[in-house]
Amino acid sequence: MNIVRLRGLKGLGGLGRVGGFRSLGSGPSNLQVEREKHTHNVAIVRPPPPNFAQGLVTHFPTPTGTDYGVALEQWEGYCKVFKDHKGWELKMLGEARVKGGSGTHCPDSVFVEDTAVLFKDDVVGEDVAVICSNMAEIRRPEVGTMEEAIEGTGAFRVERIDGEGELLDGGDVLKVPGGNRVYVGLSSRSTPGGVERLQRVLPNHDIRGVPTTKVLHLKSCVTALPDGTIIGYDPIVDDTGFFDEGYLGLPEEGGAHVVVLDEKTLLMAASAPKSAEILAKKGYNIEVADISQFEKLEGCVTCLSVRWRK
Ligand SMILES: NC(=O)NCCC[C@H](N)C(=O)O
Repeated sequence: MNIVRLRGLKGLGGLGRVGGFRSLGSGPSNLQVEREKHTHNVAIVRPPPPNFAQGLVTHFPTPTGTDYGVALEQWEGYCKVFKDHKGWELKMLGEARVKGGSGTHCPDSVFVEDTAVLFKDDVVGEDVAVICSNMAEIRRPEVGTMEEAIEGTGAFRVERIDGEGELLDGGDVLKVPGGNRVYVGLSSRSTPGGVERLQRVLPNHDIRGVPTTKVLHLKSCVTALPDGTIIGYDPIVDDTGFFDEGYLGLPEEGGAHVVVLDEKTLLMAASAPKSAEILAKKGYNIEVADISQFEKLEGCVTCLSVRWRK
């Protein structure tokens, strides 16, 4: 599996060990190559910036002891899970800076999930990229590099959530595997207007707003298994009875978060060993990444990548 560098990446800093980067051009022939190359699942990532420790916190206490060196190592470990898993390819975004590229780094820019959500519209056979509009102003410049990378593939119909009162963070968008149901957290970052716009741009999906008041994003408290079962950590879920697919409570907050690597394999955080054991007993292979530095800033395994499934 390759790690492919997307346009706009300025420097790799100490990240050489991730290795194998390749830059993509932007001409029409490259777009065509990208379309044809989509034979793998793609995880789009971005390394944590040097001022990562200044990331936002909303529901957690202000973190102390965030270590940038450890964060970089953990991010590399997270990337390695995709790198080593058959069928996945990594693409890395360029850095995001406030004030249109001339200011300081956007401290939360490693949490790429919040900038865009990729859908498949099976009814019309189309890949659709929804570019998000972050409620947190300091995070808004992060969107540009993601949008550019997505447009550069030439593979998506690109939609933007950009109207008055329309706010949506990718971390609030839970696509249920195996169907067209999408749950969207009505959190401090995503508004009913954002949910309504999402339904308008995805008429063949069933989009449902979910009250989300106890955590940052919907996917901070629930995600979905490959069979569609919603999993969560009860103390932080507003209404565990909300989900038609069925709900399974797990014993740790980090246990509420899975990235589906394939039908049988889940990526989970090292902070949730009991939950991992429960899911392993259900027959899943569990890949573990230690993301403790990101968890201090209200991040989880889903938020460190945007997944484009083939
Ligand atoms: N999708 C996610 O769960 N994103 C986590 C974002 C954490 C970041 N510190 C923020 O507050 O925006």
